[in-house]
Amino acid sequence: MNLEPMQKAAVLIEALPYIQRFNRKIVVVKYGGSAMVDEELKKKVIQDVVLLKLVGFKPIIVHGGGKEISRWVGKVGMEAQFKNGLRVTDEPTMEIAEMVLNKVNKSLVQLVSELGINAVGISGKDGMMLKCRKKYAGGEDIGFVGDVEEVNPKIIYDLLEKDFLPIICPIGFDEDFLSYNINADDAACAIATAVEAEKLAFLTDVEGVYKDYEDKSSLISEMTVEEAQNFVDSGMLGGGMLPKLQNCINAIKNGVSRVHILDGRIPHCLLLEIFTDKGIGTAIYNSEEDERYYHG
Ligand SMILES: NC(=[NH2+])NCCC[C@H](N)C(=O)O
Repeated sequence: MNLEPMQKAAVLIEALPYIQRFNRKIVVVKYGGSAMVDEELKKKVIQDVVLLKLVGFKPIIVHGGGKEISRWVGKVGMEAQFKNGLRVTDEPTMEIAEMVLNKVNKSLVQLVSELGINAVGISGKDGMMLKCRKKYAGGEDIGFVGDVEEVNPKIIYDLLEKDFLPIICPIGFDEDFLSYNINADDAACAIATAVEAEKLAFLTDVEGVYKDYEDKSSLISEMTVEEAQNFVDSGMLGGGMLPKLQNCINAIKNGVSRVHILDGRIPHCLLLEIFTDKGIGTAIYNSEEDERYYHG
């Protein structure tokens, strides 16, 4: 870093109000995409989360593992199948998904532990956290894919209270205690809502939300939840962003103060978003809450 000493001090001072404001607050980080595949990026994400913890936030990681699941499905000679963008999860696929997600989960626990922080890796079956019901894709049965029906946040609160960093993989259970694979974005939103998180940050493979999907210079830095809803309703939003943005809106309507859509391919995107005034991705916020927090 070729900064002058005063510039280095300025960077830290810019972070000060955020460190103050988010002290003891819960920040849910949805970790997925490229940032999970690239080992260097992975280390940086973990460093960021550990830093958040050490300055007094209460971070929670919710992670996916779609690419790893597909890889292992291939390894055992099965073929990954998708319907309407959702993985068809028959019994053997679910068995692999559960093994792989738990493996990914423990590898993240290890990385956090290596930085001296006590992490505990759990799935939504632990502490009966994520109760779900079967999801149908356009009326079609796609197997053991679930929608979150209810979150029991007790185990998360217990871990946070004992100063552990919870790392959660999105597997839930139904009324017969069968395992279900849950979309990690959905799980992160449901969890953030249940624990009344201050922030929910999504690490994605795009810079954020673009005004014009085709124009990469039209990144929207900030928008209110009302603006975001209008944007969704306008039908102008490009492909994969639609469910994500709707998820963000729901999280805010249900009490999360700010949701951040970040480019996980940018090293240290979490720090750059949370500890600077301008951030680097798209921040969506509840205007009333923001008045109180940021300008109050
Ligand atoms: N994309 C943006 N405009 N981000 C602004 C971030 C502001 C502040 N650091 C926060 O975490 O809330």
